[in-house]
Amino acid sequence: MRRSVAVVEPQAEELAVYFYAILFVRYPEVRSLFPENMDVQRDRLLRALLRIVDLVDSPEHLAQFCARLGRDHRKFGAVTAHYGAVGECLLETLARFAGPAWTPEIALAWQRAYGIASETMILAADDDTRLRPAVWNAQIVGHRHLGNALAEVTVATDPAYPYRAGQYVSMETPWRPRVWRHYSPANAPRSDSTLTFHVRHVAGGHVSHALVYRARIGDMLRLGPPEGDMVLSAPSGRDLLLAAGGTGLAPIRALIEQIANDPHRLQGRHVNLFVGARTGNELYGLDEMLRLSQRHHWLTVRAAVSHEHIPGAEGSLPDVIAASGAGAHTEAYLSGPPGMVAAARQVLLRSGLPPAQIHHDPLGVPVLDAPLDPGHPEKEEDNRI
Ligand SMILES: NC(=O)C1=CN([C@@H]2O[C@H](COP(=O)(O)OP(=O)(O)OC[C@H]3O[C@@H](n4cnc5c(N)ncnc54)[C@H](O)[C@@H]3O)[C@@H](O)[C@H]2O)C=CC1
Repeated sequence: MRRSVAVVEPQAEELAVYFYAILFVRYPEVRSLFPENMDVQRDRLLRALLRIVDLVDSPEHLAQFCARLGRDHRKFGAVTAHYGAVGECLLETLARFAGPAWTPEIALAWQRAYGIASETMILAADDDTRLRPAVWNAQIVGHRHLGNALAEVTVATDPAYPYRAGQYVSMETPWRPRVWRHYSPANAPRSDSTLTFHVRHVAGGHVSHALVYRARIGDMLRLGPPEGDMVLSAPSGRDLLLAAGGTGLAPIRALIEQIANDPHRLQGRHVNLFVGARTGNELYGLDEMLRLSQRHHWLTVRAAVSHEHIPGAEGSLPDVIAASGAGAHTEAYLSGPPGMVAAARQVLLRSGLPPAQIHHDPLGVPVLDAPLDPGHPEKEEDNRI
């Protein structure tokens, strides 16, 4: 399998175009499961295949990856019959692009691997059906512009949306059907089934543009199940370091709200919050956090502004964290642009923090890049309802 992937990898783009073309011609009913614009989708096909090939000698991890993929596909409307159609078109595409490298042994190995992967996805999706809905309908009940292309969007879900502070959510809007984006709720779970998101319009981002400038109270969104492990761990005696870059403040704010609702769970530990932005103007949410720190002695807040001279708050978030001298006796939670999270992670590793004490969401496409946990292959079940 690795040999054949090495042959087809340089032709990834043509391979994906061919695969989706024959899939949609032979099984036109499958087309409506995919977004109108297939560019991003095509890129993901080979990445998923590469991950499967990477894990093929590690059945436990392969099963974990495929189970997650299967559960994730429920919200797209994937059903058992689709897996056979995809398998047929995939193997035919691989054979075509591998050329003479496609031997009967390789064909058999792929057939087996696809069989195991699809069976695992189908079973995981079936199990999940018994536990929770594929999607939650969410009506916008609040919409507020915060300046700097940022909006606070509050939705009410039916049924109530079960999640833990620090997790993230995939969201589909009526303006870009079948295009899903991830956002982290900015609040700890509430009793009234509402969730609040902070959305910044990113250049060229159609979904974020619609959510910031087009969304109105009453509009309906759809949410996929909660994901992510950036939740508060059991008290360990270690102080907490929370770092938030830009709208990365959302899940960090949710964690702080959870602690403020029940400060006893801190058991005397301190919370050091770092809030970063490019300019002072963009430091949204800082005032609220400073007010909280005046009320709660367990919270210290520091700002880091990277592109403007502000005395006492100057510097990139990773540099300010480095200068703060966080020791190995810290539990860190990082949220923000992937470059910032990666740089802050390096700073903390260099200062002696073990990787297990650094928490953040996957830096790429969550379902493809989520870390696999060797010790707890079923850990994600903790997040189920
Ligand atoms: N759970 C999570 O991890 C969440 C992540 N995000 C992500 O956070 C980002 C927020 O975007 P904006 O508000 O526009 O933030 P931004 O682009 O204004 O950046 C915020 C902060 O990160 C720093 N930064 C950016 N790139 C960096 C790099 N390569 N190295 C070191 N520092 C860097 C900036 O200096 C600034 O302090 C988005 O990429 C969004 O996807 C948002 C919400 C939750």
